[in-house]
Amino acid sequence: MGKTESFTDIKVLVVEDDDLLRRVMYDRLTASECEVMAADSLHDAHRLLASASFDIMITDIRLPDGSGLDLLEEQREAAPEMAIVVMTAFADVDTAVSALKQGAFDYLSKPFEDEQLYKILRNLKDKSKLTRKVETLKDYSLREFEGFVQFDQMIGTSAMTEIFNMAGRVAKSGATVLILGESGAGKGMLSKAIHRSSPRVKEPFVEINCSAIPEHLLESELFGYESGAFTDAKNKKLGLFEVAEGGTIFLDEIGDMDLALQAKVLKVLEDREFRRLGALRPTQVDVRIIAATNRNLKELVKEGTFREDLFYRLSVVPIKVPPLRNHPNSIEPMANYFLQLFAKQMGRVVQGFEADALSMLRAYNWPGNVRELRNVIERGLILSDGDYIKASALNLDVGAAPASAEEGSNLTELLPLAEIEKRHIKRVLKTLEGNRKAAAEVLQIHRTTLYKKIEVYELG
Ligand SMILES: Nc1ncnc2c1ncn2[C@@H]1O[C@H](COP(=O)(O)OP(=O)(O)OP(=O)(O)O)[C@@H](O)[C@H]1O
Repeated sequence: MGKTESFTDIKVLVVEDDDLLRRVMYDRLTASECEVMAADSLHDAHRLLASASFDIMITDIRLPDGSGLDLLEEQREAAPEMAIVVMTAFADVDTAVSALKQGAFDYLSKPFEDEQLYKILRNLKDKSKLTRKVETLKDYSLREFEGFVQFDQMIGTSAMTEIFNMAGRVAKSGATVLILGESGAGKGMLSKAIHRSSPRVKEPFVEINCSAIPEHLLESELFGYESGAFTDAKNKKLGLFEVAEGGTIFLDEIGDMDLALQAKVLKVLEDREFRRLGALRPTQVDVRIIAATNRNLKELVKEGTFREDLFYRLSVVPIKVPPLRNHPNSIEPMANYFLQLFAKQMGRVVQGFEADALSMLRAYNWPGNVRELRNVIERGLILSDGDYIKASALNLDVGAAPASAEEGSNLTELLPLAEIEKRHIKRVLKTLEGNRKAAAEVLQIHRTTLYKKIEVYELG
């Protein structure tokens, strides 16, 4: 007898009518810390199967009241997650093969050594580790397909695997998440995916862009007010924190929130309560907060425009979504993915991109990230009618020639500074398909400055 191996907690059912073999197996398996039950007939096996569940059943073929193969067939249906091993007489290869065909996990030909039994249990342990892994992947709604990972509706190449895994793991917990990344990189999509993979999935997901709403309105949007709280407040208004009760609130661009409101958000995080405007008593809430920003919060803390305590509260789980230019290997597969997605939606059949179109996609800097890539591909498809998308249909400004040929401007033309600024803003907006937020980022000016310039230059 070799060394006893330990297989703690594996539940085994042994079905064997030979008393000696049944005893020996029972003893060996018990010594290996398995939880063992033993039956000497089909009838007995059925009784035990009805009263408990097993990880593995090891059954003889020839039993006094029937065949182990029938038991195999029936239990493959009744308990598909239970592994079934059949014991055959020495050299009965045909029966062993037909058992495997019927879905047996393995077979043992009698007489067998302990090592053969241990090997099967080892394989079973590895398999259950694998299934557990698949289940957790399923849990996180993380899927792998054709070289992609998919998390909810987001796709990514290997560069995103770690981010998706982290998001999946954190989804299950109630932890606050801070998503960092440039505009269009997928922060909003990721926050929704986290919500949808979380136990709060059936509860509301509420999002608000903290920079898009004037500060004085943001407070009442988030926290609501009592009737009479101020002149216009005729009726009580529920804040988004209450609307999101039980679910998730996504605070986009939290870096742009003013300090007084930051203090209120901190209170929700710390005490799970807030006060409506004009309310005497606080309101309790159970809401998960996911915040996002494309700004450097640490810098804002240093500048004194972002609360340090809130920063630390929010950064329990920071997830950084990289800009597309930092994972250029994703450009081509993502472009192909979007191409096929839109082609399907439009009922078209396309093969792919022409070689220079691909080089153009690779060479471009993607300031608007995945959002821009998606838009460019959609437009490219609309503008092409052949099997392959041409470079001209992509209309990308690769190489960023500062004064482009459009509008007749060129570098030798002596233009007023304001005119150059106007044309440049126009070009950036056009490239980013009017996305002002992304344009402000590319131009490295504040969004309100951009709005003013759009107005002054009449570009709106
Ligand atoms: N990984 C991805 N898979 C599929 N589509 C994506 C992915 N990332 C971004 N997108 C596309 O880009 C769009 C913009 O993404 P999202 O709104 O999440 O970006 P964001 O980082 O929140 O940008 P913003 O800060 O401007 O709101 C999405 O609607 C989606 O179409």
